[in-house]
Amino acid sequence: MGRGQKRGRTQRRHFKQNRDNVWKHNPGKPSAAADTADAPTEENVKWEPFATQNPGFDEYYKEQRIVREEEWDEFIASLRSPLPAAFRINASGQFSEDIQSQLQNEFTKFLEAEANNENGEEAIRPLSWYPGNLAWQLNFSRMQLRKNQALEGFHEFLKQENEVGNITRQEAVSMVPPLFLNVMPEHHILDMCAAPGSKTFQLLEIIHGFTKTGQLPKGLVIANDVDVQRCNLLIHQTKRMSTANLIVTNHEAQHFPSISMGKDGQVGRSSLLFDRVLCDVPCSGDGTLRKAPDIWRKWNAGMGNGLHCLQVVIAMRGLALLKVGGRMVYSTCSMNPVENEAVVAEILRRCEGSVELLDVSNELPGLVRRPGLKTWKVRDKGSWFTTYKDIPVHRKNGAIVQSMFPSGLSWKETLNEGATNHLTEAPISEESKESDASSHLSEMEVSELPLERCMRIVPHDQNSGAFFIAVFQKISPLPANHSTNKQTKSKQRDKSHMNVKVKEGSEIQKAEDVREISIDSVVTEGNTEMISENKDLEAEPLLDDNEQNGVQKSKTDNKKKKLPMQGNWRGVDPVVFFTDETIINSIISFYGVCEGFPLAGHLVVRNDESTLVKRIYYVSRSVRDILQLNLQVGQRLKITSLGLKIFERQTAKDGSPCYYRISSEGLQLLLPYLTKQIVYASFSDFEHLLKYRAVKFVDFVDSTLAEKASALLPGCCVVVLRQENNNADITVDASTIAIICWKGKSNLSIMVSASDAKELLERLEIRHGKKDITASVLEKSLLKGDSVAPLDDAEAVDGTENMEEEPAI
Ligand SMILES: C[S@@+](CC[C@H](N)C(=O)[O-])C[C@H]1O[C@@H](n2cnc3c(N)ncnc32)[C@H](O)[C@@H]1O
Repeated sequence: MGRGQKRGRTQRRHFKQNRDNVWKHNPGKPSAAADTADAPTEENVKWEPFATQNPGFDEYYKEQRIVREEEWDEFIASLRSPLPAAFRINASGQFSEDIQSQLQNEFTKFLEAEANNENGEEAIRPLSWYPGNLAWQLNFSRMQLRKNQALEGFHEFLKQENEVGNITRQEAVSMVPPLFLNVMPEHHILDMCAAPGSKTFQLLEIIHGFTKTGQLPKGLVIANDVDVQRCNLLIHQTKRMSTANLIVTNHEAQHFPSISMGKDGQVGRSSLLFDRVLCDVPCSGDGTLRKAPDIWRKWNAGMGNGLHCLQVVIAMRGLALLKVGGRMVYSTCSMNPVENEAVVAEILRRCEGSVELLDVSNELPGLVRRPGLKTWKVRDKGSWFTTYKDIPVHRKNGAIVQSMFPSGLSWKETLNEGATNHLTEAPISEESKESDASSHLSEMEVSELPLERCMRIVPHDQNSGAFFIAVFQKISPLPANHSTNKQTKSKQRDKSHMNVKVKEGSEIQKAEDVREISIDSVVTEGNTEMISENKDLEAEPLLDDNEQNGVQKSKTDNKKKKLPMQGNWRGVDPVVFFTDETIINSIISFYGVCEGFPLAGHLVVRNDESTLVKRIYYVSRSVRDILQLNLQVGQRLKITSLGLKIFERQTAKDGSPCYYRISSEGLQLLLPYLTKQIVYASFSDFEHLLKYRAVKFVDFVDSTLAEKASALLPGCCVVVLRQENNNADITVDASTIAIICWKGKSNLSIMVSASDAKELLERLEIRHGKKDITASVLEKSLLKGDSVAPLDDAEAVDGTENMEEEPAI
């Protein structure tokens, strides 16, 4: 077994693959020395950047008329240029205003000066369409940030702030889908394909953004992903948010279970439905070419075809789980109409008027987007098809399906149903007609559905990546047979209509019929076979661990490899409520937790044997209700993680009457309700604690602090920073700064990680005018470290070596 293979093997794989994004191995012409070598050596291996071109790609998108002919050069040039880096400030973070003002004032000047942009382009600017100036885009790529010495300090700043959760590094267009959900703090949100979690984090920011410290939003996010390892990545990333309102689950989204939820713990009255669903499906990912140039090499038209059916069934499941009146956003980072408009059209057909494709052209006015296409073609095995009837019989075995075409109907059905107007001449521009004189223009199908309401973001409109977004509103319950469209009826003669086989009586077909499926209809692991029966894909979809195209299955690995959840689920301890009254009461009495903060019923653990409990997690009321229900129905939800770590077992030789210390993540929530084991420090004493990590009582500048600290019970305590000129104890609010410490015999020592202490110290010094922000950035250049986990996509892997500090609950 290789070095360190046990731990973090996946993370390393992610890491490696993402480095592969930029450089490819090219053995090139072997040198004379290499001729004799058995294996490649450093000397005979050549590394060169990926070629950013692919004739198949050009042909495909020219034919699909993804942009006007005269725009093509600009479009393709933009796709070949590196993607500008972007990030978002976490509005619910304690230092969001400080960061905002630093960006607007000092950083902008610093970057302009350092970057010395000759074209007069801004070095950094807020994204005009993102509310509250929270999202920023740089005029540098991630690579430039890494390589350019002048920018190194700023890069370190970004990494550090990302690590502590003050900002999130995320591609600009990837921030768009959650915004169209119109999230409110009381919403129950399902993020169906959530890993690595950049959008989950954004959703949490939004629901927390409305609430004060010490209070929790009424809503929650359930973040689901089929891949266990990617779930772990998500858990690690969302830990930065310190939230009690998140549940991470591990299901195939298309089989996400239905469970019944009644009032007062009664099971069976109504189903667990969501106010908002984010359906950011696995896709071919060609919208991420600017940051993942290896896709140029891998791309082919079969990738989109191979994903279409999975995308449809995931989206249909999302709509089944959506409340009437609720919104669902369907999104991909692909430009391909087969993965986008064709999926949206099929959803509308199956829903038979029970969902509406919303016109959101008035929302986010600053965002440049293009209407969805009404007509497109399908490419299979090197040929173009404008209609399903032309598909060779042997390709109708599930590889190519009717719903990939604009009409969604076979030629025969179209004629039978008199829907001849689906097969009209496409109302496309004159120049397009000219350029396509040779194709089957008379047979171009044009969708009659309002697909222009979809949005396609293309790279050259606002110097971004590409994305596709469609917003649905559910108007009424889905039809009983919603998972099977008209085509399916004819599937008796054409059995392999879909590459996702839907079993008779399966949840997909009856997802909304809660009475029928309720608790008994368990999604068995055996159902996982349903994913793909695609017998003969032109090419495999990308099995890429990049954020944007986490495709789970291909025809080959479907057969050979078990799904991650199948292999790993069985050994995981269930999440259970922590009910040991002796321990709970000892915590309440040691810290003087007020009644206003209910502990009982909100504490959960992975293992209910009290003596072994190392970590205790806090869950919001909304999460508690779902957990209760899940336990009642036999744990149908496979919960990978939930809640906020609030207490950790800590024993010390000095001895403490309480075996549990408060964890840093839980402090902010608990702080307003603590009446004991809490002291207040002046800035200088607080600064000393952060700097030296342990300070003797006699060395505190403030004698009152020395006195009060020595009077604390041994063990965990909280030190709150008192504001300048305020000698009285303060009322705790959102701006309160506090740290966890340990009261020993003669000193206080901090229980804060070195990086958090450094970050906090620096923030406070800047706030108190003891440090200049530019100096701090320059200093970072000199002290360059590499410990940070950026959240988005490829970069999300950088920090994962740190992630196994502790298992997820
Ligand atoms: C485009 S990525 C999601 C990116 C994520 N929404 C974000 O913003 O960070 C697609 C994800 O879908 C997951 N996935 C693939 N097939 C799935 C399935 N059948 N059910 C649930 N998740 C799936 C992949 O593991 C991958 O993490």
